[in-house]
Amino acid sequence: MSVILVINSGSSSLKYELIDVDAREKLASGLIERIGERTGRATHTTGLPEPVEGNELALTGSASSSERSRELPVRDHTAAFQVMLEAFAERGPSLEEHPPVAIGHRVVHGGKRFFEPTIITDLVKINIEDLSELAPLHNPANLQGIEAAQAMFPDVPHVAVFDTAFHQTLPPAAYTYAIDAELAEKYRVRRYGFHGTSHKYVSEQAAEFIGKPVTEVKQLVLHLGNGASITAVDGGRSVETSMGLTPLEGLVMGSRSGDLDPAVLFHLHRKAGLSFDQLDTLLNKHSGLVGLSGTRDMRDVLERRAEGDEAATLAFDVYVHRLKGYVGAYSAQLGRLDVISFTAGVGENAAPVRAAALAGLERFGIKIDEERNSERSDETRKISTDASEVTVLVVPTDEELEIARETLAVAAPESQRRE
Ligand SMILES: Nc1ncnc2c1ncn2[C@@H]1O[C@H](COP(=O)(O)OP(=O)(O)O)[C@@H](O)[C@H]1O
Ligand SMILES: CC(=O)OP(=O)(O)O
Ligand SMILES: [Mg+2]
Repeated sequence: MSVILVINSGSSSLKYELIDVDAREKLASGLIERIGERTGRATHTTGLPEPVEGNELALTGSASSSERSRELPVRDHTAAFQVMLEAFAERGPSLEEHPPVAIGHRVVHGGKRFFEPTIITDLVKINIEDLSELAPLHNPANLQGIEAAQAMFPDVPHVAVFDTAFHQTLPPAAYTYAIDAELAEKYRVRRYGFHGTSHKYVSEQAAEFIGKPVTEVKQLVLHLGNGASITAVDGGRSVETSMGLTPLEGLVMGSRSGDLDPAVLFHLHRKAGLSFDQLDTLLNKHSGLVGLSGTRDMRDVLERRAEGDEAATLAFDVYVHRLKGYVGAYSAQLGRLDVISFTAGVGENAAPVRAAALAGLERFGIKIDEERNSERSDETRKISTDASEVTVLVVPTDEELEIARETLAVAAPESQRRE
């Protein structure tokens, strides 16, 4: 038996999947989104597709799959966990009939302490909580998910899979901030990087798609969700990434500012009288797309931009301008570039963002095919022209599958799963 329940508590959502890793079957998946907003939405999908030999797991498109969505307010991640359990009870599959052998939890910040999947003990929880100050939107949500899941499933191992783990290979020149070295050491101030599970998974999928071993590929992964980050992956190792000490640095995000001159903070503190807690909230929750346009959802930004809305147009322009700058900078770091992959909510769905971020880069060997870019699909696909030196892909990320595999490997190693 190798059924794993994966809990991915994002900043504004809870995603879950029940996966039979050995049988390569996804038994159910769900998304509870807009947590904390006036109306949230819960979607639960079930399906028992036939496993396909040598193929990746597929949930959608199965004749026997069914999906149900409902609108309801969801206060926080504890409430979201209850909504998930109700969905399993009402729509199946029964958790009694498919009992998970372990629960895999996405945990965003693992600091320097956690660099591999880890069985969750009380001490591990204390450490995750300690790291909350470095990931205030995420670690508290992750912990709520862990607590709720442990109460529900007290007898199985719970495993934490950290967003930061994949970035342990960053070289010192990439992870060191140019500040007082002693202070930085004492307070563990350095770049950690996030979305590692996704960057790892997508970079491996991309290499497979172009038919090369990942060890031979130089690539960029653009993970554009609510949080957004870009990673340069050289031979399967993360060598540069845009998020830093916390998931605030780098790209423009749904509600986070990404990069700015640190002096903006001193200025707003001194002149506008904002406290550091207020500044923290400002940059994490009221900036990015929502700060510029009033909505943090790229779907709304695109719609309003199409209607000529000025604020939405500027928000879009700032978003892609930053992205393009990073593509250029990281290409220079890699020296040669084979593949660029777009992934996560915005990366997989927002064709105008992809087109604008890579527009005008023909002289750098990057050329998007407009028609390919505007097609929709749930599969990995190429969106560059055949003449483009750099292959540009859309790769659906699957953090849950990656977490399930890593969880099973730690909680129930293959040697113990013979009968
Ligand atoms: N069809 C779409 N077009 C444009 N943007 C989309 C679309 N679907 C989802 N998104 C964007 O993706 C974001 C969520 O991305 P996701 O990767 O699910 O986020 P999270 O960081 O919560 O895991 C939404 O806020 C929205 O901006
Ligand atoms: C680390 C991070 O930003 O995660 P998310 O995209 O889920 O908000
Ligand atoms: Mg995400």
